[in-house]
Amino acid sequence: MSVAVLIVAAGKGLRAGGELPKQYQLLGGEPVLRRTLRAFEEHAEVDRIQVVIGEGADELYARSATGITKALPPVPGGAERQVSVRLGLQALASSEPEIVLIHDAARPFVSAATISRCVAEARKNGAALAALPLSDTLKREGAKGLAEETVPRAGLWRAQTPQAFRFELIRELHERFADRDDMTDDASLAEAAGHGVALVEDETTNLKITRPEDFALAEKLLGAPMETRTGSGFDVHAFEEGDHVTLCGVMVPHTHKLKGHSDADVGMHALTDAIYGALCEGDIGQHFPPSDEQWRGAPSDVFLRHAADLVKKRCGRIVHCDVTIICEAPKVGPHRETMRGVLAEIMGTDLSRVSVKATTTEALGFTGRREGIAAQAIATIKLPSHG
Ligand SMILES: Nc1ccn([C@@H]2O[C@H](COP(=O)(O)OP(=O)(O)OP(=O)(O)O)[C@@H](O)[C@H]2O)c(=O)n1
Ligand SMILES: C[C@](O)(CO)[C@H](O)COP(=O)(O)O
Repeated sequence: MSVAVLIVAAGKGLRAGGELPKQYQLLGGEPVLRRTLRAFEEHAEVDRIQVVIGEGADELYARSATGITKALPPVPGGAERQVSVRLGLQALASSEPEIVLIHDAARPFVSAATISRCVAEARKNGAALAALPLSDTLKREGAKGLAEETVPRAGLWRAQTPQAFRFELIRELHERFADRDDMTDDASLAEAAGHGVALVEDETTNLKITRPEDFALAEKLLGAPMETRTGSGFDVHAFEEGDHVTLCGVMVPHTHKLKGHSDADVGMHALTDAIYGALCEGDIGQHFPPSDEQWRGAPSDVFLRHAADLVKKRCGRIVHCDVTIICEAPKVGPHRETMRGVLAEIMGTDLSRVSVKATTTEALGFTGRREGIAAQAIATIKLPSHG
């Protein structure tokens, strides 16, 4: 299930000014492109990176790509972004990736969470884009440069990158629409072909360096102090008659099921509460009251996704989490890796940051008497520090 990244870096960066195209200018002492490349180099799901570069930029590129092991030899781009994307896709075609993420070199702050969520949505839906819902009131400029109309903003999003697609889909679309010059992003091609594109809510920090002032903003973001927060969660559910339990999103056959208002996924509940704890945002019961009928039998990924989204909305990230499931049976070991994968996907976090463990209580206490299952979790997050 290979995932390739196509980074378009063949623009001239005219609006940004400077002696070099913006992707080669320094940001925090490093070329912008190097930071962008590193975001994908460090992402476990990405296995190769194709960069499209401008004429005469080989040396600048080589300096930016030193030590980037996933990078394929760069290929030349075209006069428009769309042409550069098409040429990059042609270069990737022989290696037949399943999914391709198309990303602007000028967006160095793309997060691992956004990358993971775009890949997951593209696998499900064929096409996905990182985007932000509008938060400002929109005005249409009329004659004499005066605001003349307020445009309703409901349902409007700002498109960002990465934009992720099943490779064959986007490759065919870029060939089909090669003579169109009105497409400013790749999702537009899918839309024009009648293929809906999943919206993946992105972070405001994933800005595109476009104008000179964006460099100052980007430098500020780099210097923004982050603080580390830790939260803990604990949950217990009793057994009742049944034939399976749901633990960390995985259905595990068992002699009983767990009793609860939702699907009683004790591991996922503990983890959700750990994240709420790190955010000082209460607990599951506060966000999803058991008295509310709409959560009866609800799959617990709804809760975990909500907690992870709160981290993202505050421009934070989940650094690490560790869930311990406490029971005599069923055995967790055979399902541990699947559980890690499920949790990582829901949180939009790299697999290497998610741990699931299990223990017994040596036949002591209520778990020892096989009356139910307990789980505890710790989550560590980074949040921008507001002093
Ligand atoms: N012919 C082009 C034009 C753009 N891009 C890339 O597309 C991304 C988004 O484009 P934009 O921000 O508009 O970059 P530039 O075209 O370089 O900027 P400008 O329009 O100010 O010259 C950038 O990473 C840019 O390098 C590209 O690969 N090929
Ligand atoms: C692809 C893009 O970054 C999505 O916002 C954007 O459309 C690029 O636009 P530009 O005109 O090439 O800056």
